[in-house]
Amino acid sequence: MLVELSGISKRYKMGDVWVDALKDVSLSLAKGEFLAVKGPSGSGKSTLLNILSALDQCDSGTVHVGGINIGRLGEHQRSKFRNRHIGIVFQSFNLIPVLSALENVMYPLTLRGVKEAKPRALQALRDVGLDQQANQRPTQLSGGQMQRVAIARAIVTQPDIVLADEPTANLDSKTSEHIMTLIQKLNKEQGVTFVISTHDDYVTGLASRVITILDGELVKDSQTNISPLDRHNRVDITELEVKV
Ligand SMILES: Nc1ncnc2c1ncn2[C@@H]1O[C@H](COP(=O)(O)OP(=O)(O)OP(=O)(O)O)[C@@H](O)[C@H]1O
Repeated sequence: MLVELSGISKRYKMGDVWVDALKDVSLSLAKGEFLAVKGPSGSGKSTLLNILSALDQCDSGTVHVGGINIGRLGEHQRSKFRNRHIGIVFQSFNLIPVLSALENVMYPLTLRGVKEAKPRALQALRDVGLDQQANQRPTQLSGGQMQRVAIARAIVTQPDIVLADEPTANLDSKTSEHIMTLIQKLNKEQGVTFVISTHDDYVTGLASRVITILDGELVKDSQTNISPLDRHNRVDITELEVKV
């Protein structure tokens, strides 16, 4: 398995109150999946993505990505892990305004000291249909074009997994459809593994698998079509039968 989350819990303190952002979440993800994470606002979607990308650490449980136990990594190793294994697409694009589209896409490769950064970045821009805009700055691009550049930047390092936290939240519905069709194409044709958090039924409709998080708990997984809570109950019943 590419990703193995086992018994993940995370709490945050809000004033005097503790909030359970994730409660005992376990999840396996294979290479090439297109997973949508759905759930109402505040249910724990961003927390899950932040733990997968090692931006945040869980309080209990283990996270393995590509065989690496990321909970064991120190601060420096975690940022190295992100650069090597994870691509991130943000709601608000997060492009560097003083750099051109091409330079933005080259940036993670430059950080890694890759020599052929420019041809690889140009290819990634071609993959998202934006090679004609390579020399333009983010301010000269539309929202949809900026998100395409951000996707090119996320895939250019050929990461194990691309995480996108509500990538279409700041886009109109037509542009959102274009972005999601692009993501689906990259998943199908290049085998890029995506995990996308969303409120949008259009996004969940395109995904190969949908999990639902409610109050920090994984309550539904379309791959098994059984809620993990039901699964627990079934095991209990079988154990009871064996004992009887
Ligand atoms: N850094 C933090 N400090 C305190 N509480 C936090 C922090 N991050 C998240 N939370 C709390 O954890 C819970 C889960 O938040 P999270 O952002 O993961 O939800 P979400 O499903 O991504 O929501 P949205 O769809 O609105 O982005 C919420 O109650 C939130 O207030």
